[in-house]
Amino acid sequence: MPQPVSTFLAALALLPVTAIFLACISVKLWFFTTLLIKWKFPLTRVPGPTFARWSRFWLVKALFAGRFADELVDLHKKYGPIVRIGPRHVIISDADSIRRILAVDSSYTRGPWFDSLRLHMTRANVISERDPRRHSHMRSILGPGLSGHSIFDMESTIDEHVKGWIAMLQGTARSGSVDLSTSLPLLTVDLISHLCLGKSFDCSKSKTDRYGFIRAMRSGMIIQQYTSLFPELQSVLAWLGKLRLFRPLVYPTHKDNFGVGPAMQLIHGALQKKINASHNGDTKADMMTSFIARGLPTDQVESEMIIILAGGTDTTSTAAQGVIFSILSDKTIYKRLRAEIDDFCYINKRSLKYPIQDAVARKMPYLQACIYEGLRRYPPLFQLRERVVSPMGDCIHGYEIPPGTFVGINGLATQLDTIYGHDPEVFRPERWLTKHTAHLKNMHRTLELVFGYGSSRCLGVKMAYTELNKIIFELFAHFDLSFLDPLQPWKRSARGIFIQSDFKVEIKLRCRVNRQASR
Ligand code: HEM
Repeated sequence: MPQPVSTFLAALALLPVTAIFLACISVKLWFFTTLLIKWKFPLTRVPGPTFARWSRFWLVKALFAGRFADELVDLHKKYGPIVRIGPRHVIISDADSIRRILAVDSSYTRGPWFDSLRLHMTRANVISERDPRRHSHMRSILGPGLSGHSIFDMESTIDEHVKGWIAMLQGTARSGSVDLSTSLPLLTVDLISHLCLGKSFDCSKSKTDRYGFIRAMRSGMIIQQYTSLFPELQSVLAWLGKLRLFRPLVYPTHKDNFGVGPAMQLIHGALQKKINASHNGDTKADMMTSFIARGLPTDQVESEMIIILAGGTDTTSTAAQGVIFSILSDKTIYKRLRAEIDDFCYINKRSLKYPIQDAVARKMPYLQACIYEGLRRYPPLFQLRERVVSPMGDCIHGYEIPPGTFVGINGLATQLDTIYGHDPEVFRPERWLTKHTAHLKNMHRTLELVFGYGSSRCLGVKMAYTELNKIIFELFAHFDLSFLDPLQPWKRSARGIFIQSDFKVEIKLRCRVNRQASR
């Protein structure tokens, strides 16, 4: 049987040739398919975790573990300034691209991410409005009130509450310690409610979250984090909201006795009074009055007020805690700030008002440096705030970004950029004392992104800085402070906004500088 043997041997000889032939075909196929995919789906070129090409579910794990913010920062360390985080989603961290995307004349618009901040079935509020024209109109209604231009003296209202807070701490100082993670949010909610409604929630006096507002907002933020990632969930919620049974859970109203309902009842009551008072010619201008006078429909007042109360409470108290925590962590910084405050009090003892005035505090270089650095190291917000690429498409860092892509903003990673120097992870207020004007300007331009930019820049920036100046100055002028537990000074959880807990400090009244004597 010589024939089959020779055929077998011939086939054997051909095997390597066939293998080489098949390998060449596979390589070509792979090459052209990859090219085709990259041409047809340009986002595949953007670096990022493999799972991100197919779904965003991999992010749920990080959300669940409370590691979402850290995960986003790590992604940029690993992949660079632009990272693919979902089938149609990228995230960016560099200041120039963020400014371009958020600019007033940008072609980008707000994406479905913002629907997760809706509080009403049919109407959006200033933070959730996606239509650029309507959003800009809302800003023109709210802006003058929030910046303090069209209301009664914003600063004296803030003063009243800071004084009350310091007096409360003076009482506490005798017993030795205070939990700033509970005391500061009560101060900021009192303050913002007073400015909004003309009457404070008075939580500081009772030392409790009287209307459950802070608790309700924080629980809401947990849900909002998930719904913002998955617009499909928002559609389910919107559908549930149409059913009578579930409506109160999805879209709160003043008729509810849970969640933000009790706070909405106060707002509703204040609104009714305002409507009657305006008939009587009483035009005392708190924010609500200012908004109504500028054309805010009365049926929209409640949800707008809740958004502003939420926007002005945990953001500022978290920022203040970040600054205080950082100062207490470094004895040299603590002493330097204290020395500046003491010298300032001594030199200006005749003219200094109590509490310190915002414009005066802004003249203290080291105090300002500590506040800037605290905001930079601990930006309160880390939400994605995704914008949508216009039908023209875009190019970011050399990558083609097709129309309809969702571009998220990584505000945390931006503040860890090396434009701040070789040590961006370190809290070092001295970096803000540089004489290098161009460098300083660049740092300030990057820091301001903590408050957003352009068409949606935070409307409460002035208020936030005024509060921070007074809180930090007066706290360190009045008291000696140290961590109660230096091994675990605080706990932080990430819920869209960072929330601290168990931030207990030892507090002692100072005898050398008596601030109230210099009133
Ligand atoms: C340190 C404190 C604060 C920080 C870090 C902060 C941060 C931000 C950021 C990043 C945005 C932009 C959101 C976006 O991209 O769409 C924003 C918007 C806003 N903030 Fe603040 N905020 C602070 C304090 C306040 C305060 C005290 C108020 C008012 C009481 C306030 C009211 C608002 C409002 C109304 C908007 C919406 C602006 C718009 O959509 O056009 N914020 N804030």
